[in-house]
Amino acid sequence: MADDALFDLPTPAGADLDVTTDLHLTGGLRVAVDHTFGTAERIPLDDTSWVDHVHGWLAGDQALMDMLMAEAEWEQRSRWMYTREVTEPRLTAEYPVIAQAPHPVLHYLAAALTAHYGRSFTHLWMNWYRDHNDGTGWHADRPADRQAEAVIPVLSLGASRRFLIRPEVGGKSRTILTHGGDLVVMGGRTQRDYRHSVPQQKPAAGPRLSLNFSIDPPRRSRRDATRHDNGSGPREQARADLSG
Ligand SMILES: O=C(O)CCC(=O)C(=O)O
Ligand SMILES: [Fe+2]
Repeated sequence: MADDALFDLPTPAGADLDVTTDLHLTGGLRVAVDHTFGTAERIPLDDTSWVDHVHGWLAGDQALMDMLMAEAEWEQRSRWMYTREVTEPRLTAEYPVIAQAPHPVLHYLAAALTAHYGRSFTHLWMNWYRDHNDGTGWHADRPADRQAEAVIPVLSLGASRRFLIRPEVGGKSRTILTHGGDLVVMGGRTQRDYRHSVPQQKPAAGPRLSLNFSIDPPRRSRRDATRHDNGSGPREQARADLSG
């Protein structure tokens, strides 16, 4: 993308992590996170908004992905877009209270994020992008977009995909290339002042899951949990804001 600044380091650390030490915490799953966040790259968007890209934060992403694809309760959601109901181009599974999720590994991940970012990540929603035809349009995460600041960690599993971020008022987008095991954390005023998306794309891509964490109490449905527009520009964003 000519107008994108590309932020990517091709050196995943996950392969070096010892997946045997934390087995009692991961429910026996051969995964491990880098508790030191040693590969974190802080990307300042402006004076008050930032994104951390933690390269290869999780080792064993495929094992986690296989387990979640088989065992989480995935659903196909639809949403009203202006005047018509559209099927979301992805599957969703949600744990409004992570502590009640039947997979210990999710508690392990939330605890590691909580320890590092100093806030209690209690709520998880997950997306399953079946292939390159799936994606998520420009949006900010609710209700974080109404808060003075927020921290939203997003863990990627499986296929590499482009995660875009652009100012709420429109303008150039930045591309963060997420590989399986990478963590992307949006912080500061990012939810207020920026929008993010994972675009559908032409190049073929295999399945990808994203695990999105927040501190916010459970909401009735995913429909309430994000603010979407149709991705085509500030005018549509303004209309989406009005209708939201
Ligand atoms: O899949 C991703 O990387 C991001 C998903 C997202 O932004 C969301 O579900 O709110
Ligand atoms: Fe989001």
